[in-house]
Amino acid sequence: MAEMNFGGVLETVVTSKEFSLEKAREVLKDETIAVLGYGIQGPGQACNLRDNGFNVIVGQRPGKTYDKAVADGWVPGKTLFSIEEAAEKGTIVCMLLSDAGQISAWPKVKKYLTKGKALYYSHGFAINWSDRTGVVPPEDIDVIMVAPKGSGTSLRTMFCEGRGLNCSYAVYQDATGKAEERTIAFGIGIGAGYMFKTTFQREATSDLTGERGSLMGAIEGLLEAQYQVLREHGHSPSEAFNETVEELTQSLGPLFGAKGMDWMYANCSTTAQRGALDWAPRFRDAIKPVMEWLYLSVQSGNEAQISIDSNSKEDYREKLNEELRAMRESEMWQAGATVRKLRPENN
Ligand SMILES: NC(=O)c1ccc[n+]([C@@H]2O[C@H](COP(=O)([O-])OP(=O)(O)OC[C@H]3O[C@@H](n4cnc5c(N)ncnc54)[C@H](O)[C@@H]3O)[C@@H](O)[C@H]2O)c1
Ligand SMILES: CC(C)(O)[C@@H](O)C(=O)O
Ligand SMILES: [Mg+2]
Ligand SMILES: [Mg+2]
Repeated sequence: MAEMNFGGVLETVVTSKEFSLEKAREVLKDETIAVLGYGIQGPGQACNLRDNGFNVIVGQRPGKTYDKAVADGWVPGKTLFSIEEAAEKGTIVCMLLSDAGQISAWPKVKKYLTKGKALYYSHGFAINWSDRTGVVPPEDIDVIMVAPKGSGTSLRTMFCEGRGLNCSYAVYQDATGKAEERTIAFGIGIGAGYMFKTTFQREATSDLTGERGSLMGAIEGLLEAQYQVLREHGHSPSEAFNETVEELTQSLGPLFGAKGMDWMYANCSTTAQRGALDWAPRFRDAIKPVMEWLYLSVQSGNEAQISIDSNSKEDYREKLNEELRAMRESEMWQAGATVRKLRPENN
């Protein structure tokens, strides 16, 4: 573990320099890792672990994602089982079902969590909101977490490209005295770029804030607002889309991703720099009260409850697909589809 300076604050991080893949393999050599759920994180983590030489099995209910597991090379009866069978066989039982699915599957899984096993999460949700999820683990097992800070799809593609997605990690319960070692070894196994330490409470709260905020909800809201204003003032869809989304994802986002915001500014005109420096605080001040509202709604458990209630409905998937379809078919994202086709690399 290394102490690193993050903008003046010292934090503990783990990289494969301090904790090598060989060491991770040694720590987990007698473990059977049972990945329950094969949605988004399940495939990323299970395939990376398998490619890194760990002993992995998958537990998935029948259906489309079970078929995807077969297509990915998991063999029914050998490395692919029902959720209950996998939970029974696993010594590290990984809850990678959807957060709502974890609630309904909990009674089935709990009975196989015998002394010394580890219950693994990629989110603080189930434990942090245990009053709402009903998840209270037995005291004689480890309860651990590695939470990739990005999509499971990125976890896999970055691994295949020889890169690593950063993750947070936490130990909620250490029954064996080896919980932290198991956690870090697991994180190295799934291909974490580096890991920073958190708690289940802090991960659950920051994660729900981030995805509702700047990572997904706020960015979509911001982009829609600017696109609408440009369109209402007579700009064409291609101009509005390019000036709102395409330039952000293709030109300026990669610049501030690579070397920070000031670097992106430094590579734009003085006209752009002056205006952006003036307008950034106005946007910050306008948005901050909504961010505060969001944080409190997450912290109170309100957002978790909304997610549990809506995700538990029978027609949840259909309704969600309908909302995503409406987004895809909106003028802005249809304009985007045409713009993407025009990228020279797509021609
Ligand atoms: N999606 C991501 O990239 C991402 C990123 C970081 C952390 N996480 C966390 O990882 C965990 C898994 O998330 P995900 O997005 O991969 O899940 P998901 O929504 O894709 O669902 C995973 C699997 O759960 C199964 N499932 C759902 N409900 C079930 C039920 N009632 N009974 C049995 N199986 C059921 C589905 O068949 C699916 O294969 C969650 O805790 C999530 O918060 C996800
Ligand atoms: C990929 C995200 C948004 O970071 C994750 O938190 C999720 O829930 O899918
Ligand atoms: Mg999340
Ligand atoms: Mg997240």
